[in-house]
Amino acid sequence: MPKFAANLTMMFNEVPFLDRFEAAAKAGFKAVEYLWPYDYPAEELKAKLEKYGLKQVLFNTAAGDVSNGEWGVSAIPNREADSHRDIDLALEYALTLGCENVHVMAAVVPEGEDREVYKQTFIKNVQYAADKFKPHGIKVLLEALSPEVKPNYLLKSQFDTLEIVEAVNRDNVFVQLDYFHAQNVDGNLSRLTDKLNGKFAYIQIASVPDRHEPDEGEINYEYIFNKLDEIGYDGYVGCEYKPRAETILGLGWFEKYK
Ligand SMILES: O=C(O)[C@@H](O)C(=O)CO
Ligand SMILES: [Mg+2]
Repeated sequence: MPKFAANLTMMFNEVPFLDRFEAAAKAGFKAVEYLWPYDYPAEELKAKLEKYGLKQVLFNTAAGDVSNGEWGVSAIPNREADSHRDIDLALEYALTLGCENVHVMAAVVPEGEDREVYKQTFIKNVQYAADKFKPHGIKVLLEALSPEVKPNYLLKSQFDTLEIVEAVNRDNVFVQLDYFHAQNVDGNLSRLTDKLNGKFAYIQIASVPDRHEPDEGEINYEYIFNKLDEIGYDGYVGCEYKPRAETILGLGWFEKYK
């Protein structure tokens, strides 16, 4: 049976961020993920995890200057110092929070820029992250984002991500397989799961097309969860979806997995 993590960036938005830990635990979750921890001292977040018996299983490196179109800086040429600073800060948080997975964000590639230069920059910065995280048993995750959500992001298809994972050539770097983006771009999810088996170490879910609870839309998640059991996937499944209404009202699908 998959191990689920509540995504506290998208779920339980009825309450302020710091109250979402309690809400997730009360709803039956044992693990949480969210995009970024950096607005809060790591110790404060750790106290929340401990108080509610939760495990932190994923967060991202910083997004950069979002108001100016950035979405990660680790693939931007000549921004290595910023990338390394973000990776070092992520490591500090991961160690305090006991988090074994960090998503190193790539970057948006502005129109007219050379994607190949971005790719090579990203490979080097991911190697830096992998080597820093390795002694602590922390994995680096790389995620493809569909153009509907993040136009011109460096990684679009799951195979773009796989290409970088292989080029980086470190044993603690994996694909973060978000089935919402994968269905939008690659489709054929069963075969995709087989092809990527062993290369992904984290999964995220949401319905397609509306990114809601995994009980509607064009993906049959019950089938996918069985498939993940069949192939022996033992990582986490992050519930990165926008609830249709109040979060708790949409958790019927989760009852049998608690
Ligand atoms: O799917 C997503 O959007 C996220 O998992 C993320 O990390 C940043 O875009
Ligand atoms: Mg995702």
